[in-house]
Amino acid sequence: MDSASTNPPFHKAFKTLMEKTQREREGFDETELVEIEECELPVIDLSPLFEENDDEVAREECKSEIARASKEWGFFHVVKHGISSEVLNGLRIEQEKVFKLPFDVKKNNNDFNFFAGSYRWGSPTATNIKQFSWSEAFHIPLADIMGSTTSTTTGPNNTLTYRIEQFAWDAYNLAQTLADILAEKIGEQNSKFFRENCLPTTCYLRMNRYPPFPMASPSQVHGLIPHTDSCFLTILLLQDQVRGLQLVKDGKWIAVKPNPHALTINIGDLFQAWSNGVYKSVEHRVVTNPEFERFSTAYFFCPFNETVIENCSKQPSVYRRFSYQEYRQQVRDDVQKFGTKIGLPNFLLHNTWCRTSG
Ligand SMILES: C=C1C[C@]23C[C@@]1(O)CC[C@H]2[C@@]12CC[C@H](O)[C@@](C)(C(=O)O1)[C@H]2[C@@H]3C(=O)O
Ligand SMILES: O=C(O)CCC(=O)C(=O)O
Ligand SMILES: [Fe+2]
Repeated sequence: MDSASTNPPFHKAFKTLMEKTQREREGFDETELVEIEECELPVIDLSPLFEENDDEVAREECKSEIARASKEWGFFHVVKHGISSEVLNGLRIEQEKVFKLPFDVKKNNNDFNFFAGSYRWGSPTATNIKQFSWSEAFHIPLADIMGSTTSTTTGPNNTLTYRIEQFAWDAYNLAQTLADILAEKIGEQNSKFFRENCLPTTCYLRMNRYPPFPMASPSQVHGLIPHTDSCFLTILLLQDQVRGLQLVKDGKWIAVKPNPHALTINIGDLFQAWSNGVYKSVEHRVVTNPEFERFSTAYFFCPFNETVIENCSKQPSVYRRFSYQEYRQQVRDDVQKFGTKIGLPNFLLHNTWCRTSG
């Protein structure tokens, strides 16, 4: 049984979907039982970017490593990234506290006005077990909180809003730095695109909690179903060492080895489109753990809804131009219709992609 107060009614939803899945003979795919290899992501030390010295060689090497990892992996770890452990731990503590609130409070969230409508759990649109996520999340538009707490000297600094805002300023600066480097490395020198289109208020923060999955075959049940992120890039904060994140590399799922000193960076759909496919928005997922609860925080670096995303290179375009608003609407429509996101393949100019699963 779910502990009535905190956990959403996962078991009930899971049982209903399992029954439906079995009826439709779309159950677990036996081929998914293969052992998944664990790998270390490329680790990039960002200190040359922030140090006030003339080591131009180290700075250029660091920038090249960022671009290389974004092309070859779409994912990498960064260390010496400039975000203090006080900021990271402060957020973690407050995040845990809010997830411990009773389910009804989280669901109705009348107590926190910036939370209104941001709470999700499971997958309301799932039609089979493969589309079900054994997790809960707050998906928060930062427009609702940036400037609301840290700019005032009054009020306690141990609130979740304060901690989110503090982290979000630092994450924003890091994301801008990385985006400018990635732009420069594909020939967009001194591009103002990201400064003009992505503001601290256009970004989103998602706090995830994955309760243990206390049944057989946890690896076949997703904590978060396979997806790519609908943003330019994501900064992932994985503070506990509970494994679970997996990504596709060279056509195979691999498990990411946790790195306690690192932030995880991944390229999102918008960067893949803007770079005309040079930087890779890679499919990733979270698998459940039978014993341990897991938390993560994702900072999504996003533009205005009106921002138009188009190929910045001189090469023939792979995707048609689209506004961010249009992209988000398409994701919402697809989730509604198919129970899962399709994403960039919908925007291919020469549509050779076809739906094989769902
Ligand atoms: C059911 C879903 C919601 C989601 C798209 C998905 O098919 C699977 C993952 C979800 C996710 C996670 C990252 C981002 O928060 C998000 C916007 C995305 O692109 O994939 C969300 C989607 C969502 O909440 O609409
Ligand atoms: O929890 C994780 O490791 C990944 C979370 C994630 O992919 C997301 O929130 O988009
Ligand atoms: Fe993600």
